[in-house]
Amino acid sequence: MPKIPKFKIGLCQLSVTSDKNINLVRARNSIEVAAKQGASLVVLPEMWNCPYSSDLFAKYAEDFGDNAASLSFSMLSEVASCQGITIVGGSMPEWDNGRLYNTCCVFGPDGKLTAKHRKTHLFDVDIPGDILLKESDTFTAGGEPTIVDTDVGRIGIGICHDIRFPELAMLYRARGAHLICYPGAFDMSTGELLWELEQRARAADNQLFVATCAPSRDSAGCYTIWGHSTLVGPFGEIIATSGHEETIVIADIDYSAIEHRRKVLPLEKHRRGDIYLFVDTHEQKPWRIES
Ligand SMILES: NC(=O)CC(=O)C(=O)O
Repeated sequence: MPKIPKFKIGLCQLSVTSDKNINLVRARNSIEVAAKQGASLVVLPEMWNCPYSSDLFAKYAEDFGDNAASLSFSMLSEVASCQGITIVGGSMPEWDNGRLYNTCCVFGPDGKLTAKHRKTHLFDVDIPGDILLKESDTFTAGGEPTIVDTDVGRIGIGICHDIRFPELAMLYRARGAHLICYPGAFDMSTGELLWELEQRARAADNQLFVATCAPSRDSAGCYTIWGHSTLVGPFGEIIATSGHEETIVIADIDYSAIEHRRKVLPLEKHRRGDIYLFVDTHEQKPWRIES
């Protein structure tokens, strides 16, 4: 169990503009308000400092290796230490050695960087009449899962499309995560159909907490975001959620619920590892319908 089994989480659903400085000011204010309302963990959205647009990611990207030059990185580090809180810093476009990543930085209450997750599953989709996006044209995918011990428990990190891969969440559960944080930016149609479903499924299957944080909706923007930042408990229950407007969700997390749920519904004991065949998708046989 972590040092603080019970605490408040703040999900800052931010309105993102094309002016990076405004985004930084808004994020800082929102984090401070969340901290004043008692949050010891604050989560930001995917791409909170940059509009969600493939042609803008490179322009807004910062090199976190040179912290002094990275305004967004320095702001998060400073506000974490001023407020004495843990921050899961949503995601920002990151330059590293000529490559662009979609990256989440985690800061401890001393302002030090404790983990860095690079989006591992890039969102390459072509849904006719809806959305055409190929993140892999712009970003390089991260190569590893990220799990970090913080003052508020062991946290696994995923970014948006990463939520669709149960294997990642299972790995975090197996490594003892209490909470998985997914900064995200689902669009309107995937959001309506899948945003809540994916969160509740990851939480219920793994009997842990799941927190998501999205930007607020800007219907005039190039990519219209669903919003609805949410905290889900280890039974798949929604503890707190929001609409699509700019807001802060403050909610209580009590990790003893994890133990309780796992005791009354001991999925680990019921698992039939002897009959599951974990097949690498590259080895899958073509689908065949038996007649
Ligand atoms: N940003 C994303 O990865 C978007 C996504 O997954 C979606 O469904 O929309």
